Amino acid sequence: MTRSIAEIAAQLQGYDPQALSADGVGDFLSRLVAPVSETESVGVLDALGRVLAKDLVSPISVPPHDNSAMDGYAFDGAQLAQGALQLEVVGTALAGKAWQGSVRPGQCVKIMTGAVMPAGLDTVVPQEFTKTQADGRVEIPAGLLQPGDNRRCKGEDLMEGRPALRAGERIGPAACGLVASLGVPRVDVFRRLKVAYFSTGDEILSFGEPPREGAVYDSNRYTVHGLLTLLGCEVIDLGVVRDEPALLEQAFRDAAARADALITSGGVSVGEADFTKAMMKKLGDVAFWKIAMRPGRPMAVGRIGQAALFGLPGNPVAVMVTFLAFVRPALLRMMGARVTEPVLLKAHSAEAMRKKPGRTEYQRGIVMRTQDGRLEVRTTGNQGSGVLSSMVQANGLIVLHHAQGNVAVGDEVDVMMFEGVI
Ligand SMILES: Nc1nc2c(c(=O)[nH]1)N[C@H]1C(S)=C(S)[C@@H](COP(=O)(O)OP(=O)(O)OC[C@H]3O[C@@H](n4cnc5c(N)ncnc54)[C@H](O)[C@@H]3O)O[C@H]1N2
Ligand code: MOO
Repeated sequence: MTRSIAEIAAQLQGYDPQALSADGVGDFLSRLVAPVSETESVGVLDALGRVLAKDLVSPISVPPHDNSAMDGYAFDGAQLAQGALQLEVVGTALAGKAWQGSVRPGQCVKIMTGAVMPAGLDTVVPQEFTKTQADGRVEIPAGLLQPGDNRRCKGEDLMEGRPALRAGERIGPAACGLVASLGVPRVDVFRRLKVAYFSTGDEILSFGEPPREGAVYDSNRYTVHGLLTLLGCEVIDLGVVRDEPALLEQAFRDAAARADALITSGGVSVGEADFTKAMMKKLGDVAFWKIAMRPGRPMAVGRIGQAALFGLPGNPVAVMVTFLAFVRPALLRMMGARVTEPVLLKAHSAEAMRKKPGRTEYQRGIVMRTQDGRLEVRTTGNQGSGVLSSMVQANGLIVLHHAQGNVAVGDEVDVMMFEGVI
């Protein structure tokens, strides 16, 4: 179900597009966008980075039998109450070749890691804990083991008939292995999200155009392309669109027809020679926000046709920050993912930071471990919202929350690490 901007605004308490808190943006966007419904079946190798569309119910138990975790001797652990044991070896159990005979008290079976536990035996003594006597019997010292030690139980990883993975799981390498461990070659995932992007502005140069006064080369197209690619989206790259109504209209219509979401950069502030906002208003249902945050104050959000629209501010760092703070969680929701918010890490600030309560600030930071083992974060130079070099030096964004005030040296601050989100 799609809701209009007005309907969503009516659901939110204290919604003010001219002074929206960063938290309010998340609430708004979670109502604006919904998961795609179409799914497809893919092989396990192609499932990496995709989002599982249905619970995956385990067709088997893993491991399928009780088995040994060590190379050693399997025996009935009830005998440990007697103290040290001397056991006769009556056979060998190999991984893939079980021991079928019966074992009486006073006896044991030589067993290899992964071999099925012989019937009635529940404990394994690792080989290096034992001594072999002249008559071939194995001596197990007292006090080393508890009954059940070194046995892996049937189904301790996955139990037949239970969900092994839940719908909404973003499939990582461990989940790929887990699916394969069930003998399942294919899984149902949500289809890939199609996201269109274009840069706006007459001062934006593309490769091959000579530098000219007042003009800059397009960097946003490349940062957004990278962010979308790592998120697993299909990117529809519409390049740079000149600030002319006919060209903008064509680009917006083209993107809305082909994509689930459209991201633009530039033209959302109060600048004069700007048709971008006017075209968004004409073609879509769009809100223009001033967010209480830095960087990334102006932003346009809504829908053009069926496509979600994220009109990001033009400044290169503002683009990345608004993408990570708002667009990424919204796209993950559209992709069907259950977890959409990044985990924040706590680190001690190596420097004092001035911060006014009443807005959220994102500072580019580098987290390092000090010699005494603490995590420490310091800012990476010029924090201007057009300065990408300090973004490159950073390994995360320090998040100074809405209500937070000044930070003193040594205070703990939240950091959104790039590893895992970028
Ligand atoms: N009077 C006000 N002026 C501004 C406000 C405001 O609230 N009142 N907000 C400021 C903030 S914050 C930002 S951010 C910018 C956003 O403005 P726009 O979204 O309209 O962006 P532009 O003016 O088109 O560009 C801003 C800046 O970024 C450069 N840029 C744009 N696109 C690219 C690109 N693809 N690659 C590299 N660099 C790009 C552009 O050249 C400008 O320097 O408005 C402030 N002003
Ligand atoms: O969104 Mo702007 O980049 O904060 O300066």
